[in-house]
Amino acid sequence: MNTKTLKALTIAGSDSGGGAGIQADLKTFQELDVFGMSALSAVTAQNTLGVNGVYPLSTEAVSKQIDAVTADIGIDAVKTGMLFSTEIIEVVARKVKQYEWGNVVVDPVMIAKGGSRLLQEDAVKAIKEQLLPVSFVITPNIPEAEVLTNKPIRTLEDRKEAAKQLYGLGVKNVVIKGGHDEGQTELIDLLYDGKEFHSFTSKRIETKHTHGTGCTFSAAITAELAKGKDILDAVRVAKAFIHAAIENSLGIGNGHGPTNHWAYRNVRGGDVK
Ligand SMILES: Nc1ncnc2c1ncn2[C@@H]1O[C@H](COP(=O)(O)OP(=O)(O)O)[C@@H](O)[C@H]1O
Ligand SMILES: Cc1ncc(COP(=O)(O)O)c(N)n1
Repeated sequence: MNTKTLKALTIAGSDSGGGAGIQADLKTFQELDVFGMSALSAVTAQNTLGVNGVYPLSTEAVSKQIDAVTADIGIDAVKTGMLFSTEIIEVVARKVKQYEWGNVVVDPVMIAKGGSRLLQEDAVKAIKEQLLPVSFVITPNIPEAEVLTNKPIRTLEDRKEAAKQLYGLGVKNVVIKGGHDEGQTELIDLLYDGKEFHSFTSKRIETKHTHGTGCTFSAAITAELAKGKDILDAVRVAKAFIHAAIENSLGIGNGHGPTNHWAYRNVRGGDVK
């Protein structure tokens, strides 16, 4: 019995609606038996219909939150979500190196599903040049992978090329998520570990309640890495976790509702090959 309490830190934005951001991350960590902590990058006034306001925190606030957690508690894995600006990305990259974090999961949040910008356009460069070289895995959705590689992604072959290109920026593993593959009845998340590709396939669930799916997915990867799982097993659990969360969504709000972060505990394993 592993008596050590495993701990994960999320460095991301607050989603007042509770479905994405640090709220999704902390709920997911908890469901996977990992003690969750958070360093906020920004506060958003948000619900299932969209984002009504974005209020970034100062670099000092981000830096001090990270230091406070690391100095006293320590972490076994960390994820980044919404980071908003070049300045905040630079702080985070500096902390990764200062604390010699190994299990760093970068979810390159750029645009909320409602269309609001959560990352300034000029900050993409900092993700590529400063954060990726010191990260363990990046988990872009298809539009984010297109921005990061500056190439359109239409086919599975395009996705493989994009994964290789992102790997070339220094990150150890790349997961290109398939949720935005419109019109497909099967969704494929593609993992590239520098040597080979692994596909995680599931049926597309017909629902509009997919708010925070990427946050939840990357938080599940983070929690599993905190437990010492390898990337393959971490992604496998995350895929099952998010599938259960979407399949059993709660129908909250009048727009894109959140997923069900406690579904996985009842349907462990999920419908994933
Ligand atoms: N309608 C859906 N049915 C089943 N799985 C989905 C659906 N939408 C997204 N997913 C899964 O949720 C995870 C997050 O993917 P995606 O929605 O593309 O991320 P993001 O929220 O960053 O846009 C992936 O594992 C993806 O396959
Ligand atoms: C604070 C915050 N972080 C991330 C997302 C992305 O979630 P989604 O892609 O489901 O809109 C969000 N909407 N809000």
